[in-house]
Amino acid sequence: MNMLTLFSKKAPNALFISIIFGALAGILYSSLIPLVLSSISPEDPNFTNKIELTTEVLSFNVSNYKMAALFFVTCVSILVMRSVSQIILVRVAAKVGKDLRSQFYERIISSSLLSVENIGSSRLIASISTDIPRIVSGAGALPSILVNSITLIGMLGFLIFINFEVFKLVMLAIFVGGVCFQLPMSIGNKMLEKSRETRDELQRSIHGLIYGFKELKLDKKNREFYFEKALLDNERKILKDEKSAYSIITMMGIFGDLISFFVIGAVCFVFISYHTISSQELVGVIMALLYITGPISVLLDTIPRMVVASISHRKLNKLLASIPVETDVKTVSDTPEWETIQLKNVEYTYPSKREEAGFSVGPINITLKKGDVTFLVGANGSGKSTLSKLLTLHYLPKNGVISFGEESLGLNNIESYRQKIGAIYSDYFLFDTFLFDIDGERLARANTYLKMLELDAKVNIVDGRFSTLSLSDGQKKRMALLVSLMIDKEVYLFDEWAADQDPVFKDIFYNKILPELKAKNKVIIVISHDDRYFHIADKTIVMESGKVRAENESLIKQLEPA
Ligand SMILES: Nc1ncnc2c1ncn2[C@@H]1O[C@H](COP(=O)(O)OP(=O)(O)OP(=O)(O)O)[C@@H](O)[C@H]1O
Repeated sequence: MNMLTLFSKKAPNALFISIIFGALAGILYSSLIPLVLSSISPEDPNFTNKIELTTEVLSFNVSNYKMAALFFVTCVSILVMRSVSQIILVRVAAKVGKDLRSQFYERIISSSLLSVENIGSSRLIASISTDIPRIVSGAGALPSILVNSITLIGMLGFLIFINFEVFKLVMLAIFVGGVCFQLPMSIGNKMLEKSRETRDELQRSIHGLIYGFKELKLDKKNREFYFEKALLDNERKILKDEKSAYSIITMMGIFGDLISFFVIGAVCFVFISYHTISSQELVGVIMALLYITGPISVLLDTIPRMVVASISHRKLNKLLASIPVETDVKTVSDTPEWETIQLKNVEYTYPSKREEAGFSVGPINITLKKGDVTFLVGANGSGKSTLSKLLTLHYLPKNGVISFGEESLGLNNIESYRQKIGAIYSDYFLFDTFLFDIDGERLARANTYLKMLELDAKVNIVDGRFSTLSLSDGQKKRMALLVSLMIDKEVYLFDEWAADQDPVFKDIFYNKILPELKAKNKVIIVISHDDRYFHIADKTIVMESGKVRAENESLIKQLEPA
């Protein structure tokens, strides 16, 4: 039902047309048997005459040509209506797939960094690559379900018409069969749900297999351990659950196929002992029961697909609900001129995980000025990167205020202030293309930086793309620096940018690029362990256990070369 709601929201008109055509096809399907029976009824006194009265059509002798024409038109109509219904729904399903993926991308983009970090890439990728295709595939089964349900209803109607007592027997069989079908099926569904959960785990392990390939390759024991524990264990769990689930589902499918035959047997061998039924009625009943075997079996075959699809749909909805939209204010507005970023009693705590309290920074009181180079220093794990994510507005303070000039930061203006910030994080990502148009002036600037950072022999810029990203780690980081310098921002943050650079590039960074940005009156925040360059800082903030241990302007003086 959820799936139907999803479709009716996305394309109500198309779904309506598909349902109407599917329903008409179902009605026509269920009229085929009564049509045949009424034209060949041997008890009809005119039956022999009808057979004898043949008409030549396309050099074939056709008896009872009116009925034949009606039968033919009905078959062609079924073909047309089923095709229209199915094609419309397949197209809607493809659109629903695209829309679901777009909604997913949109939700990720508009959520906060913390939500994405907490959920993790594996779960997100598993949902995009597993759940959405399953939903689309389940949706493709809807027309079949519709046509076959209506055919089944039509045939049951036909049974009422032939013999009400037989109809009651069939309904009783459907009810008992339904209960016997549903109980094992719900166990099968539970197993499928469990296997879907394990797939998230497996996705994480596959991620490790690919990204930890170098490490795994080096050590046979580690590799075998990982292969056994992380990959095969999860594969085995999935196999166990899916084997049991699909066995139950298949068995139930076969059971469903046979329900009609149980009823046929019951009618032929038992029912006739208690009720009078003419041979013509009996033929009609048996034909109708044989005929509904098809729809019942299609319905039972498509149910597992629908079950898998609705499990995925639930999973997707749950995941989407766990990625809250960060703010509804998506427009970027002009902000008042500002000179300083001020943090007043700013505190931030990561959500606690498994009984373990989250790491906290703060309360922090600092002021960063335009035209100043501020170094953020401190031991590993002291909270420098966490503070940098507060300063670059990825994390919002739990307490305290961040203000740009006179304006305090909130969800209403966070999007506007983020536009002013450029950053290279320690776990930066380098896109293989500029995410903005490259005009002549920008291309000239890019080429100047390529030369300055000694990348011009390796990389060209063609149509806004980099000719290659097969670069060393240091070269990639220099490319990231180039990209960040191409857009004019008011705040720049560099998280350990120089850590793995040759001395010559460290020198360019600290003695050329930072002074250039300073001359352009930018706020410059540099997380660094390069104490040889501390003297270029206007301000040094020393972090320790999430707190500012010292905010030391005189450090510059002490470290300045005599
Ligand atoms: N996404 C996160 N969720 C929960 N805790 C986190 C997260 N990121 C970092 N932490 C915790 O915050 C603490 C500080 O980490 P942070 O990265 O800010 O330190 P750092 O000073 O930048 O260290 P380093 O010099 O090693 O980069 C760590 O103890 C870490 O466990």
